[in-house]
Amino acid sequence: MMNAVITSATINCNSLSPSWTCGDNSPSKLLLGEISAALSRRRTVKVSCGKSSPDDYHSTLKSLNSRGRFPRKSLGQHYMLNSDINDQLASAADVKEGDFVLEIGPGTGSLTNVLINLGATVLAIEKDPHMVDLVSERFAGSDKFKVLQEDFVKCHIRSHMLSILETRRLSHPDSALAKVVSNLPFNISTDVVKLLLPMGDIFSKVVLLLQDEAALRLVEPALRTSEYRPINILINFYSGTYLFHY
Ligand SMILES: C[S@@+](CC[C@H](N)C(=O)[O-])C[C@H]1O[C@@H](n2cnc3c(N)ncnc32)[C@H](O)[C@@H]1O
Repeated sequence: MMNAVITSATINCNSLSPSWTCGDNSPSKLLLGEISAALSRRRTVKVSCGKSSPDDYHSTLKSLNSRGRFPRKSLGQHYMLNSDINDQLASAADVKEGDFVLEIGPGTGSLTNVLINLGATVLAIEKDPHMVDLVSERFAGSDKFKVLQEDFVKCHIRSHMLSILETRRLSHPDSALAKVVSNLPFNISTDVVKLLLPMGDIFSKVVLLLQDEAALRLVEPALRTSEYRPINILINFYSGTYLFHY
């Protein structure tokens, strides 16, 4: 069974433009609710969530401003400026040295940076060619990073991943399955979840940051209520799902 972690964010932002997601005003607590596959029992744990790291905040702003780039709503470009949240996403996926991680929508690479620093090799899929250039430059010196300019929903990720894992197995015979860690573009979040859920033969862990309402719609509805939709059946069937709510 795949281990899926769906994290949700209530965005509260003192931003440069309305479509920025930022960390400076982030809530001071992170609520973490574990929902078992059967959704039968819930455990709630509080984890403190510190202030954003100035380094990440400033490097993100600087790299975007230097190119005169403004976030595009149509591409769900809400950038994570709170590196503590990136750390929490990586930790939820237990990312460690030697892991192979797929990241959907690296943007400026703030989460990518955390993943690479933990020793993972990252394959990123980014639709916006400007962000592809930016993130390619940022990690030009790293042999642990590759970015493909593609629309994730259309890019045949199963065949990409199967050929990568096959090649990796030649050099790393004991290598485990891959993982997914992503701060998702919100407009494709349901499509991404549908695509990834049946890929338990490729991914051992999937950690996704979603909008609050989107995450709740995926994990909360009870059987035989009007909110219970086909996506909920898929989630219950395929995954042990954990909801982190902050
Ligand atoms: C929510 S932002 C996250 C950026 C970065 N990971 C972060 O945490 O700051 C989503 C990113 O996904 C990219 N994106 C949007 N639609 C996409 C798609 N269909 N396929 C791949 N990337 C996409 C956007 O250009 C943007 O860089």
